[in-house]
Amino acid sequence: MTARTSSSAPDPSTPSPARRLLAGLAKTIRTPMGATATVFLGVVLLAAIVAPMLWSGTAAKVDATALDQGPSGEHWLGTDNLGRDLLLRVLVAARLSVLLSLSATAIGISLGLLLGAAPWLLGPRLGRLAAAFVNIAVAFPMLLMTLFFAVIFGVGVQGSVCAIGISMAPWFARLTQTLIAGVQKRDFVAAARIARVSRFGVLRRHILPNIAEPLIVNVALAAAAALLAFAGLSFLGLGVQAPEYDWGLLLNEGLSGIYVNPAGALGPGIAIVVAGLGFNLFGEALAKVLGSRHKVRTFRPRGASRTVSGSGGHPRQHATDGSAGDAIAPAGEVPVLEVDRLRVSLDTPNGTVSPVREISFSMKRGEALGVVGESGSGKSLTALAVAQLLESPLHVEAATLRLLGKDLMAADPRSRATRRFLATSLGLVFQNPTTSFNPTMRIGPQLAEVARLHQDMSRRQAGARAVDRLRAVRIPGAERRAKQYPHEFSGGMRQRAMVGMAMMGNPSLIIADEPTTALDVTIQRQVLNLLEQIRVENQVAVLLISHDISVIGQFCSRVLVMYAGRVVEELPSADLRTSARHPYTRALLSAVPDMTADRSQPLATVPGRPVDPADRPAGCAFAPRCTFATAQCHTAEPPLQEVGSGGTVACWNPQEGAVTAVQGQVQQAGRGQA
Ligand SMILES: Nc1ncnc2c1ncn2[C@@H]1O[C@H](COP(=O)(O)OP(=O)(O)OP(=O)(O)O)[C@@H](O)[C@H]1O
Repeated sequence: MTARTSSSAPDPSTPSPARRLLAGLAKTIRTPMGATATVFLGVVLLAAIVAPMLWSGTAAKVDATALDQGPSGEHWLGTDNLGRDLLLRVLVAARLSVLLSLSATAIGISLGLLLGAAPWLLGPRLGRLAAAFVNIAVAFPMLLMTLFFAVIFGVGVQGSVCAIGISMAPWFARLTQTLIAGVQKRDFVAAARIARVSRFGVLRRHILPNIAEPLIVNVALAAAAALLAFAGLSFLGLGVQAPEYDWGLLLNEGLSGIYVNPAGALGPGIAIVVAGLGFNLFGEALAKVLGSRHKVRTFRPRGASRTVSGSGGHPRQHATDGSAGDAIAPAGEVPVLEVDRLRVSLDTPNGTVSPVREISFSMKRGEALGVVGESGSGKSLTALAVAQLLESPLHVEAATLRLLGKDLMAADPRSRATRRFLATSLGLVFQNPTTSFNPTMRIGPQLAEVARLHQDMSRRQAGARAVDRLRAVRIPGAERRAKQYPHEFSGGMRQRAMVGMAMMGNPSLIIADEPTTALDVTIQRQVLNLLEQIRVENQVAVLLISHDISVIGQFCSRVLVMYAGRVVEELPSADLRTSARHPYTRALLSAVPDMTADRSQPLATVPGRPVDPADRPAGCAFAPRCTFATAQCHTAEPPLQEVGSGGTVACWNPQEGAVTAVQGQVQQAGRGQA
C-alpha cells in the first residue's frame, strides 16, 4: 500500500471542513476515474445489500441433479460440486466479503490512529519509543504480518479480522505520525498550547480535523488492501470457514474445479477485482481532487530566509508623548517579568550546546521591550523559554524566571494551576496570521477556548467574551465575524484577531514574535498601532521580537540586541542612533535605509554569517565579522558592562558617535564617523 499524503494542508478557499469534504466527494464522482469507481462500488454495495435478502436460501440449496455443471441459461456461472448456483453464491458472498474487509479496516485505522497519535500524546521522550515501535512494525510486509497473526489468533472469521486489522495498523500509524508532524509545527497548535489546552484536546480539536482529508483518502485504499488480504486468507483456508462463504473461499473452491468449470473461479475472481478496483480508484480519484486543491497553498517555514537587511523601515511613530513604549506602572511595583541568567541548552553527541545563554532583563507593567537580532540569534527560544513552551531535548535553566512574581522555575508546568496562570497572564502573537489559526474552526470558538478552559466560563459566556475581544481589536461586525472561518478574514484582520486571542485572559504580558513580518507595510502599521493601544490602555507589557531594528526603535522604550544567543547590548531606543556602542548594533542600524538612500544601489547587509551555536568561536562571537576586532576579541568573551546613559554593552572596543545609513556591505562606523 502506498500512503497518500498530498492533501495534508487544508484548503482555504472552501467554506467549512465538512462542506469541503462533501464538495471534494462530489467533484471526485464527476471525474472519469471517480465515476468508474462509483459504478464499481455501487454494484458491489447493491449486491451486498440486496443479494443476501433475495437469494441466501437459493444459493445454499443443494441440487443433486445439477452437480458441477458449466455455464448455462439457468446457471450463468454454472454450479459447484453440490449443485449450488455459483453466480448467486458470488452475489450473496458480497455482504460478508465487504463487511469483513470494512471491519478489519476499522480495527486497523483505530489502532493506527492511536499508535500514530501516541508520540504527540505521550510527549517527546515516550513518544520517541512509540515512533520507534511503529518504524520497526512498518518494516515487516503486511502480508507476512497478516499470516503471522492469523496463525496466532486461529483460523476463522474473528481471527482473520483481527489479524488483518492489526497488521494494517502500523502502516496507518506511520501515515498519521507523518501528517501530525506536518501540522504540529503550525502556529495554531502552538497557540492552543499557549492556551494550555491539553494534548488530547489539541489533538481532537486542532490536529485531527486538519489531517482528516488525507486520512479519509487512505481509508478507501486501506479498505481495498483489507479486501484483498481477506480474500487471500479465506483462499488459504485461514479465513471464512464453511458453511459460511466469502469470495476468497469461493475462489478456492472454484480453483479446485477449474478444469471442469473455469467460470467457477472466474466469478469470485472478478468480484474481488471489481470491489478492489472500486475502493482503490475511489481513493486515487479523491486524492487527486483534494491534492490538486491543495497545490495552491504554500506555507513559508517559520524563520526561513529571514536575515537582517535593514529593509522596510516603519513609518510609524507610536508614542503620543514622544517616548515610544515607556512603562506606565508606578515605581516599586512587582515587575511583570524578571529574567536572570536564562539559558537554553540541548545535549548533542558533541556535548552540550546553548543557543541561548546568560539572558537577563526585567519588564514593568505597560513597558514595551524590543528584542532584535539576526535569524538564529536566539530571540524565539528566549520567548518560548519565558512562556514555558520548550520541551525536551531543550532544557531551560535560570537563576530567576518570574512572571508577576510567580517563580516559573519552581512551578510544575503540568499542574492545572500553573497552566491556568500562564494561559491567562501571558498572550502570544505569532509571525504568520495564516498559520496562527486552525483553518477548520471558526474564529469565535478558537478565541473562546482559553476562556472555557481556564476562566470557568460557559460556552455562551466564552463566546460573548470572544466577540468582545474581537471588538476590542477593532474587527468590524465582530459578532458575525466570530462565526466565520480564518480564511474569510484578511491577513491584517487575522493578525488583529490573533491579538484579540492573546487578550482573552487579561494578560499582563504579550509576547509578539515578529508579528508584522508577514504583513504589508500599511497592515504592519495597523497591527503595531493596535499593540500600542492595548499596551497603553491595559498596561500590558509587550515583548516585541523582530529582526527589524527600525520597528523595534519606534515601538519600544528599550532594546535588547542579541547575537549568538546572548545580549550584546541593551539601551533606550531613543538613544539607538546616537549612543549605540556595539559594532553589531551599529551595523544593524547602518543597514536601515533612510530617505536619502540611493534607490539604484542594493540594500545594505551586514557582512559575514551568523554564528552556529554548536560552533561558536572563542572570544567574542561577533569578532570574525567585526572590523574593530583586536587579538583580545578572539580570545576572551567580553562581559556585559554598564555604560553611560543607562545602557549596557558587551564589547572590548565599544564605538561612539551617531550612526547613519549606508549602502552595500556595512563597514561598521567607528569613532568620529558620523
Ligand atoms: N528545537 C530546537 N532544537 C535545537 N536547536 C534549536 C531548536 N530551536 C532553535 N534552535 C537553534 O537555536 C538557535 C536560535 O534559534 P531561534 O529560533 O531562537 O532564533 P531566532 O533569533 O528567533 O531566529 P528567527 O528570527 O529565524 O526565528 C538557532 O541556531 C536554532 O537553529
